[in-house]
Amino acid sequence: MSTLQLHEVTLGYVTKREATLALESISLEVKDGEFISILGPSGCGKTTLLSIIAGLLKPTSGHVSFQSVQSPEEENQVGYMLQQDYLFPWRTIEDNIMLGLKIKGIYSEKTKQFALRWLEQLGLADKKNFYPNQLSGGMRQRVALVRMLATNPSLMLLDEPFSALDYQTKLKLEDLVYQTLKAEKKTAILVTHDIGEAIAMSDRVVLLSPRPGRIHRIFDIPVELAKTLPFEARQHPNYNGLFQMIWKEMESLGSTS
Ligand SMILES: Nc1ncnc2c1ncn2[C@@H]1O[C@H](COP(=O)(O)OP(=O)(O)OP(=O)(O)O)[C@@H](O)[C@H]1O
Repeated sequence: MSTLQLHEVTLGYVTKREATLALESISLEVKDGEFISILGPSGCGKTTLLSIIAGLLKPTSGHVSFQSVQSPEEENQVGYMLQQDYLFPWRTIEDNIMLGLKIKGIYSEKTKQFALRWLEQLGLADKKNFYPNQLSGGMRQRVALVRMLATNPSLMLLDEPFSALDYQTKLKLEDLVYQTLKAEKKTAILVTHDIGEAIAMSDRVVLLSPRPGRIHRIFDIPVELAKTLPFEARQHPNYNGLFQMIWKEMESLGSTS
């Protein structure tokens, strides 16, 4: 089993002008295959937390451990999906995806075929020779999803990946990402400002306090809701009550976003 563990993670940024305590004493365990959402007021340290989990930032104190079930030779621990797709405009969709494999140093005939299968599975096979500007925003985010899945990471970090999309595309992509990650039994951490999205996609919702971000409260999503596709989950009888509970809690923190 792979488990992500954060123990008393604290991070302070120090610049020439000031020191900012971004996160304080974050302890959290995320189990294999679990989907966690992080909610919290703007600037409370959500992206900082993902960067620490990804190993891009070292905590000032505390530690993070992640053990994967994959064997060391195919070990690729972390995949990132962001609000912007960061596709290179001068490369085709296929070349953009293969570049992701090359950057990670895992490009081979086997990984190329694996990536092409994902492209097909997510309905983009006929777009592989297109350039990013020939695709809609939703399609480009699907390409970003393929690029992440192609490297076969054990842990998926999703930093507001749907927030730049129109509402309908966002709801469709939420279902697709949820279905894909659940089918692959991937562990995922989603940063979002959307309470509904957090409820609809997750097993647990972690609410952070205003900066310095601390864990204010963790909401367990009832199993019957957590197992339902996000679009349907929003119509589940338990959804509204949970939404209001989290909304009120965020209001009590002095912010709704
Ligand atoms: N590189 C940096 N140097 C100094 N301070 C930083 C740096 N990156 C972030 N911060 C500060 O740390 C705090 C947390 O930032 P972070 O981006 O993690 O918050 P967030 O919750 O993701 O914000 P938002 O919801 O607005 O995206 C903020 O006060 C931010 O200004």
